[in-house]
Amino acid sequence: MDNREEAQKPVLALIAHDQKKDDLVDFVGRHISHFSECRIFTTGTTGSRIIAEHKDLDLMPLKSGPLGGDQQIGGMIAEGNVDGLIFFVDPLTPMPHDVDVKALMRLAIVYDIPMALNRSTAEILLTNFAEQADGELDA
Ligand SMILES: O=C(CO)COP(=O)(O)O
Repeated sequence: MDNREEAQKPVLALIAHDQKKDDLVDFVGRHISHFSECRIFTTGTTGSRIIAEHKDLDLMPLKSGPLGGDQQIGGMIAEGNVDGLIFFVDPLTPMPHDVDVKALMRLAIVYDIPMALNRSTAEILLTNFAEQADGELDA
């Protein structure tokens, strides 16, 4: 794949809180053919968990969420460098970096980035991305 094709791959940000990491790793595995066509950015621990199971993905882990990873992804969204955000949120556990999580979600809303916060919405987001990619191939 040359640099131009690489640059045209959709960019997805993937994040999961600790209680949801197994679920996200499973989700990625079930949709591996689609995720293989994407450039993926993650928060630190989420990325380590995914790459341990799916070594061939084009995946770049950033800092861990509580240490600024959510903010880094928010910055990428503000720069126009993210096409979609899948964030498996744990709504039952208090987070020390809750303000960072809220700021990230706010930026996804401000910049109108497709944002899935649970698995069923992530399925819809991914289906939509796949249909768009097929449409581009057909055009
Ligand atoms: O806390 C997180 C998102 O708010 C996730 O961060 P990690 O992927 O580093 O665990």
